[in-house]
Amino acid sequence: MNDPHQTKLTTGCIAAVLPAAGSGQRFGSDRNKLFAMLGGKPIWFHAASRLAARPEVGRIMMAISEGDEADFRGPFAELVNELGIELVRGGDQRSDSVRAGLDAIANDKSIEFIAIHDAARPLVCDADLAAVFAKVAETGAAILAAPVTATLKRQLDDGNASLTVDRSELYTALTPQVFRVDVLRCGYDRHRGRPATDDAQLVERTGYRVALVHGSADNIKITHPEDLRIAEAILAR
Ligand SMILES: Nc1ccn([C@@H]2O[C@H](COP(=O)(O)OP(=O)(O)OP(=O)(O)O)[C@@H](O)[C@H]2O)c(=O)n1
Ligand SMILES: C[C@](O)(CO)[C@H](O)COP(=O)(O)O
Repeated sequence: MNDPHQTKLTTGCIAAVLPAAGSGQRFGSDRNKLFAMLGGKPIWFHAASRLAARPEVGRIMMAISEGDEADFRGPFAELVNELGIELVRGGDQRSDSVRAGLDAIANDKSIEFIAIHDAARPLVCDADLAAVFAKVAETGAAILAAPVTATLKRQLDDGNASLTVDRSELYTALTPQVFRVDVLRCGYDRHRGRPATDDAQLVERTGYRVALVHGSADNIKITHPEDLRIAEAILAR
């Protein structure tokens, strides 16, 4: 059961955790895709600066890999400091990276909520941040999600047959995914390494209800090289 009472969001009550410790294999670059430039700034900087602009966000933790530490503490140090980003060591799985951010705020009583946002999603808009923050204050768990627009097929008989799937209740999960600290912690305490592709799944497994907030489909994740060209076009619009 979810907590029915509404919490008022105070200035600085949200810690943003940005997982940035991935390998970017699908992007195919020889270094972390998050260092690729978009509108003259690295991808990760766009993602972090959009969260930093919200008054509810009091701390920003970015989980980075050991191999990228020299870049974040060297050439990018000025940008990291400009946003007051705290760097933590990420892990092999995305969930390990998020957990590192969660552990870093463990003793901070001023933080009531955690907003997890892929450093690879540079285009989240302020209206969507406001909407998902307002919802989590009501429910304790809320994520941005975009309605599926494609016609979906389920493959049967090794592709020799198929069925159309009703898309009317289907959404693509986006980030930020925002949770009351105790709600997310419970999800992570029960995680025990079972595969999960987002944080909401860990919370769903505890029985807590995760609300979906309609977000803009422009909030793409830079996954493949062509995504960067699409992001450039969206940014220029
Ligand atoms: N062990 C990991 C894996 C991913 N991430 C981060 O989680 C976000 C979403 O991950 P995604 O981009 O899908 O993963 P990558 O590992 O970067 O890419 P790929 O799966 O193509 O290797 C990214 O900001 C990525 O840096 C992370 O912090 N730690
Ligand atoms: C967390 C996420 O961004 C939600 O859409 C996504 O699941 C991350 O990685 P994926 O490997 O592209 O699913």
